[in-house]
Amino acid sequence: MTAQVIDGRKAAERLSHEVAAEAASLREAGLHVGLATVLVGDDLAAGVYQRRLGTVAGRLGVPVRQIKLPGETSESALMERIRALNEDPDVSGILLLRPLPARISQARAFAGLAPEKDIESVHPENAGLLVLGVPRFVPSTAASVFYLLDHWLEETGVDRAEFYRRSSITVVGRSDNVGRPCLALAAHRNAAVQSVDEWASRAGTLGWHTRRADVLVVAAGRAGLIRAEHVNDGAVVIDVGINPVRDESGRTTLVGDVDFGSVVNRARALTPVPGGVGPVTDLWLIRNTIHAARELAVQRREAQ
Ligand SMILES: NC(=O)C1=CN([C@@H]2O[C@H](COP(=O)(O)OP(=O)(O)OC[C@H]3O[C@@H](n4cnc5c(N)ncnc54)[C@H](OP(=O)(O)O)[C@@H]3O)[C@@H](O)[C@H]2O)C=CC1
Ligand SMILES: Nc1nc(=O)c2c([nH]1)NC[C@@H]1CN(c3ccc(C(=O)N[C@@H](CCC(=O)O)C(=O)O)cc3)C=[N+]21
Repeated sequence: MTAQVIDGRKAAERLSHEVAAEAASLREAGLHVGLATVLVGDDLAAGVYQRRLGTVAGRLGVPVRQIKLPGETSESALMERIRALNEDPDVSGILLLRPLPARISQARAFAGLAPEKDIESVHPENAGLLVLGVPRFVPSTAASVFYLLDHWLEETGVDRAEFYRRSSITVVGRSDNVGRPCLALAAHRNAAVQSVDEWASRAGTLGWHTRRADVLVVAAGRAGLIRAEHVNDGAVVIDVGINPVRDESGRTTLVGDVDFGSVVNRARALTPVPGGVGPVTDLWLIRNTIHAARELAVQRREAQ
């Protein structure tokens, strides 16, 4: 079997028309929409994402503030910046890029975000709402994974609700902003959900788990982790990983967590990197920023 390649750029193009229209209607209504991205240190993948968001937001006419703090920034200095953004009326969405330096508590930093501006739903209140099935914001990466899956099912003519109900979905990786939200969304679709982390790899049981999946979502941040031997015949494989690697000429390129060349001969459908989950993630984050602006305006009106 040669897998169908799920085209994230095409999906992003479709979504961008919707998001651009929403952004325009907000501007006409005179509402403040603005994105602030905060990067602490110099992680390569996070830097790529911060730059991309700048470009995508610019194209959609959404003002963006790209804040770069040195790796040695203290937790209290970061919290001070977050507080200022929480209060800034020109900022409707705040994205705190991961990874944060080990010295800084991610949990405390997330809890310091104003829930109304926490467009990735990492604040405990929003993370709780997500698990309960009533998200304030659907986190952009998980939203992108299921947007691509839902559309692929629709195009293929498969009944979505029934497909999910009888599917086993395995998510490799369970970080707060990627793996865990994917598990929550999979559970909302009534799938049988499995979560795998690095311990499974160490225990040698990774393949045992992943081969049971009808849908395999991979978000580990390990280039080439998943090969054909890890994949069930006819599974749908969604590759979230973004791994900068140097090629022979010394140039940095991005590869996923899935060994595309071997898995393409085993899966039924597969997302590439680049051009899969990434482009949709960008747009979804901007969309959440727009929705936040609308909600903030309602709150301001009610407070008057
Ligand atoms: N395409 C997109 O739109 C996006 C891509 N990304 C990319 O997705 C990847 C994951 O990001 P993120 O969740 O933030 O990363 P984290 O490093 O925060 O989490 C990685 C997770 O994967 C698990 N893991 C690591 N190695 C293995 C292994 N060998 N076998 C099984 N599980 C493993 C870890 O397990 P444990 O818990 O045991 O440590 C952890 O749960 C990165 O490459 C990132 O750049 C992120 C966001 C958006
Ligand atoms: N709080 C937080 N949320 C994140 O979502 C987050 C993060 N921190 N830290 C870093 C990682 C990495 N990440 C990327 C997402 C999309 C592309 C992307 O769009 N890539 C293009 C390729 C770009 C190119 O080729 O230049 C694609 O997949 O097609 C890249 C990187 C989000 N991350």
